[in-house]
Amino acid sequence: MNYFPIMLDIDFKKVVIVGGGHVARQKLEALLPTKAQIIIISPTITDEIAGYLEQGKAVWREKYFEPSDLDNASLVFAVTEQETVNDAVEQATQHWQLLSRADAKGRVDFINPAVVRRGDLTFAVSTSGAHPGLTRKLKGDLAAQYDDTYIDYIDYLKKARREIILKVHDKHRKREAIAALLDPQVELWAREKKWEQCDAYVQKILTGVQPL
Ligand SMILES: C[C@@]1(CC(=O)O)C2=NC(=C\c3[nH]c(c(CCC(=O)O)c3CC(=O)O)Cc3[nH]c(c(CC(=O)O)c3CCC(=O)O)/C=C3\N/C(=C\2)[C@@H](CCC(=O)O)[C@]3(C)CC(=O)O)/[C@H]1CCC(=O)O
Ligand SMILES: NC(=O)c1ccc[n+]([C@@H]2O[C@H](COP(=O)([O-])OP(=O)(O)OC[C@H]3O[C@@H](n4cnc5c(N)ncnc54)[C@H](O)[C@@H]3O)[C@@H](O)[C@H]2O)c1
Repeated sequence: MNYFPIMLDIDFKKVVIVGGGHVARQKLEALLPTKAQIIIISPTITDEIAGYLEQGKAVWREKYFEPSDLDNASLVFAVTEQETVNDAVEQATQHWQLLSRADAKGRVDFINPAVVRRGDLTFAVSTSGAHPGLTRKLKGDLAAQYDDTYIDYIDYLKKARREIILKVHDKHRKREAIAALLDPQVELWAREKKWEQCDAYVQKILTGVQPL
C-alpha cells in the first residue's frame, strides 16, 4: 500500500477521538504538540487521559458514541475495542472528514506513524501497517541517534537560513550559502551550543569569505 505522507496543520481544528483506552491515549499524546481542539467521546477513560484532562489538554464527553459527536470534526479516530462501534463511527464520518481506525478495518483514510520530534525536525516512521512493532523499534533507534541537541541545531539552521535569504539576493550565491550551513563542523558547534563560532560562520558566509 502506498500511503501519501504529509505534514498537516491541524491547529484550532476539531479532532474527535472515540474511545478512552490505551490506544486513545497514544493518539491523544501524538496530538498534544499541536493546538488542535481535542474531544474524547467515551464512557470510560484511563488515568493517564484523566491527567491530560486536568491540564486542559482535551475535553471529555462521558458518553457512548452518537453520530452527532462528529459534527465539524476534521479528523476522526475510531479507537474503541468494539468493531461494531468503530463501524458506526465509520458510517457517521462524512466524505470530507479524515478517519483513522485503530483496528485497521473498513475505511481507513490515514494511519498513524510513530513520531520523533526535535524542535522543528520531525521524523515520522511507518511500515504502512505491516508491523507496528517494528515502527516503534525504529522510532527508538531514531530517538537515540538524534538526541535533544538537534533541537538547537535545527533552530540555528532555521535562523541562519532566514538571515541568508534576507541578505543575499543573488540566486546562485544564496543557494551556495544555504548549503554551506550544512558543514559537519557547524553541526558540532551548534549541538555543543558554541554560538560564537556559529554566528561568526554565518557572518563569513554573508561577507563572501571562504567560511572554513
Ligand atoms: C506507530 C503507532 C502510532 C500510534 O499508535 O499512534 C501505531 N501502532 C503503534 C504501536 C503498536 N500497535 C500495535 C502494537 C502491538 C504489536 C503488534 O500487534 O504488532 C504496537 C507496538 C507497541 O505498542 O509496542 C498493535 C496494532 N496496531 C495496529 C493493529 C491493527 C492491525 O494491524 O490489524 C494492531 C493489532 C491490534 C490487536 O491485535 O488487537 C494498527 C496500526 N497501528 C499503527 C500505528 C498504524 C500503522 C503503523 C505502521 O505503519 O507501522 C495502524 C495500521 C493504524 C493506526 O493506529 O493508525 C504505535 C507506536 C507508538 C509509538 O511508540 O509512538
Ligand atoms: N493502532 C494501534 O496502535 C493499536 C494497538 C493495540 C490495539 N489496537 C486496536 O485498538 C482497539 C482499542 O484498543 P485499546 O487497548 O485502547 O482498548 P481498551 O479496551 O483499553 O479501550 C477501549 C475504549 O473504548 C471505549 N468504548 C467502548 N464502547 C464505546 C462506545 N460505544 N462509545 C465510545 N467509547 C466506547 C471504552 O470505554 C474504552 O475506553 C483494539 O481493539 C485494537 O483493535 C490498535
